[in-house]
Amino acid sequence: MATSEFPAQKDGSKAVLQETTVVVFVLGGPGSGKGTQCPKIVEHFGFRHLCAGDLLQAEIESESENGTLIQNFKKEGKIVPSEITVKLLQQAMQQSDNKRFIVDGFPRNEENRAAFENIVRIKPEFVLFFDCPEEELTKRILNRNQGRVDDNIETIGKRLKVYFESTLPVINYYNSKRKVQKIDAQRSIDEVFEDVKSVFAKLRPVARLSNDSYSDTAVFTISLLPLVVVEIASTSKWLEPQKQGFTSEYKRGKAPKSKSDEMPAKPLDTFEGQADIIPGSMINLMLISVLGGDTCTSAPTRHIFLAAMLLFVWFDQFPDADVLQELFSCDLQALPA
Ligand SMILES: Nc1ncnc2c1ncn2[C@@H]1O[C@H](COP(=O)(O)OP(=O)(O)OP(=O)(O)O)[C@@H](O)[C@H]1O
Ligand SMILES: O=c1ccn([C@@H]2O[C@H](COP(=O)(O)O)[C@@H](O)[C@H]2O)c(=O)[nH]1
Repeated sequence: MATSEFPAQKDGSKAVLQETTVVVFVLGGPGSGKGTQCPKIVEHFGFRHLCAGDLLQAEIESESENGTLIQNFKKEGKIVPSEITVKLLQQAMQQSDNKRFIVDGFPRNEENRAAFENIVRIKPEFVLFFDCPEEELTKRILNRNQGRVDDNIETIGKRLKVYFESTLPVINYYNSKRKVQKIDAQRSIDEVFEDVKSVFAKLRPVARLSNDSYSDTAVFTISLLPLVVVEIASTSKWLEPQKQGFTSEYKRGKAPKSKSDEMPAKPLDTFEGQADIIPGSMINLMLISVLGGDTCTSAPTRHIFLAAMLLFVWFDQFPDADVLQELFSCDLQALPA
């Protein structure tokens, strides 16, 4: 999940990129395997792949106003001015339904990094770093054979220089923030992907699974609502029969002999809906417990969740499992009118 605020735009309109947008930067030298591994990440983890180099190449091919400038930077292995690249990335993110992105080959330098954080206002979840020795990079690029204007020995030298002088400091910056996941990229494609998989498998559940735009607080609150409903219902007269007929008897160690013996005289329609509400809330309680990590990803939400759970335990509002079983298996038709 994005770790920065999402202020309104200058024109007062709502920021398009949501708080739940997840960004992973994929970095490594030219030829380290970023473009090879990213489609696999998309396939396994459902991220949207944004390749900065491809977005720039599309600008060249569409003969946009920046096309020639970008082409010249690319031929020289130089880094295109940040506003151009960041704008392309931002547009692609805003146009995507998917809100989880792997951004491949960006940020290339400090200026790129600062521009992205200032304009898009998202900090990366982490940086996936493909670490590969220079000789292997050169060998791979020379064998790539995809007709790229920059895959020649002269430009490779320039790109590697730019990588070591400008991109490595960005990786080091994120490393100082403990955000770098380093992968040994010198091994086979499959071996590398095994490591990539274990990195993504460790992602916080919301970042791994969520594609929606709810904040975790909203998700948490919504999932808690049925609990609140049953809480109110259980303290109202409406559920009194159950409490007297089952819970209180069980808690005193006196299980009712039979349902019909113990159930107080109430018209059948009084009980309508109970069997829906209680199991619903219990399932919800279980879901919240199991998926707590998914919904409560930020520290405050997790604390509220734990506090709520403690309160429920403290007040012992929920009947025991065997009481519930008894309750739900009761034959409503058999109840006295
Ligand atoms: N683990 C690997 N072992 C051997 N060859 C690989 C491996 N990963 C990728 N390659 C090959 O190396 C070449 C470069 O890989 P790729 O295009 O994925 O690198 P990249 O990091 O995206 O490069 P660039 O930054 O220049 O776009 C490709 O021909 C690819 O098939
Ligand atoms: O963020 C970026 C990404 C790329 N460039 C330019 O494009 C070429 C090729 O990039 P690849 O990622 O290797 O496909 C790169 O050498 C730069 O000239 C860029 O400026 N900024």
